[in-house]
Amino acid sequence: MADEDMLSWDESIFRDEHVFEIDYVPEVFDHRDTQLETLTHALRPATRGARPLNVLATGPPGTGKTTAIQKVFGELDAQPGVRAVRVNCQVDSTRYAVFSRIFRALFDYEPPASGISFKKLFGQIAEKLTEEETVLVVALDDVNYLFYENEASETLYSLLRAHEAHPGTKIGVILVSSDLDLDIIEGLDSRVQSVFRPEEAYFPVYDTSEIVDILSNRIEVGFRPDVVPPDVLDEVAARTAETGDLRVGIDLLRRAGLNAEGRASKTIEHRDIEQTFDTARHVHLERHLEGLSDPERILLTVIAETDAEQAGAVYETFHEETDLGYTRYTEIVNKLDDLGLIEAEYESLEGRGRSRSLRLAYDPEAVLNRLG
Ligand SMILES: Nc1ncnc2c1ncn2[C@@H]1O[C@H](COP(=O)(O)OP(=O)(O)OP(=O)(O)O)[C@@H](O)[C@H]1O
Repeated sequence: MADEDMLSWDESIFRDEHVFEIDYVPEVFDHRDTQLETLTHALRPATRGARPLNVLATGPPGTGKTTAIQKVFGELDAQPGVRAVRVNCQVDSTRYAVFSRIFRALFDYEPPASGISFKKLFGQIAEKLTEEETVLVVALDDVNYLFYENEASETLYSLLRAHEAHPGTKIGVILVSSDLDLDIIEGLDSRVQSVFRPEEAYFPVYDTSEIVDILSNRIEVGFRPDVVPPDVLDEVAARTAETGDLRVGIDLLRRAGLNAEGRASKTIEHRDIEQTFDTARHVHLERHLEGLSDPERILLTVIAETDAEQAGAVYETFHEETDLGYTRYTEIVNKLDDLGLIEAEYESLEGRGRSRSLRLAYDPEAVLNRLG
């Protein structure tokens, strides 16, 4: 390589590496006009002091649902008489946790730690809203986690019927789910279904030309000029389109960039993509693993380490390591299955009734490395 093609120690190919990080909210947000319109149309009444319409936003992972909420909420929260709060249900996966999060957003301090009842917590929130004549809009992002924990109906019931227990409160709810196998409405109790008739916003996967467009923009703010040649961008876009998850493309660009920098190269080449794709395509796996509790991680580890034929031994080992019983074990199996981390299928064992075979949905090594 000629010297002028080499990076010196104090040079970087990045202009702003932060734009490739998970929590970055992009300035430019194209190709989501219809979805943004549905959201603003539904939420507009809040700016007039009226209860907004509820919305159900669905679509596969990495299709811009969270970003759309962040964009709309940024504007809405700045309006007088409106508070817009996004709750990440992967982190806050019970009704109590969701309301604690709302409390924190409204009061700017933590709810009393010493076990205040849900009723009290809710009462304080409602009182503040009515006293200040504020309309509250809550987005339950990744609401599928509330379903996995059996907390969805209770949480929604409290939010949607708040005005019955606390007259004068006006609350709108946006549910966001990326689990397309989960029928949100069907999964709710009938007493919740009867009050939840949401507007719907669907987020389809981006096609390759949209991906090129969105990634070009990220490249422009994130890298110095000419770091990503057009044919390399095309390859990144094609690989992203294969997974359907824009996050993979963004992560791939960052990793390939670091890889190129490691070679002191001023440009990203095909080999950088080749060498980092395997890690980048697992961003989704990584995200799921981050949200797991200790017993869930232990069970997943046991499954990853056990041959499929010895499925019977899985519970034994799990029980030895956690001291948890069969009911909790079954709940965790169901959750890991819902998350797409394992495939749990019934199979009949001759003479011994039915048993469940548990298979990892990913390469065991990829899972074990990340569970560390
Ligand atoms: N239209 C877009 N323009 C620019 N960046 C986008 C666009 N859509 C998505 N992104 C980026 O892609 C990544 C994933 O988007 P986001 O988190 O909004 O997806 P999601 O549908 O909420 O995913 P999940 O269902 O997995 O939570 C983010 O880094 C986001 O900045």
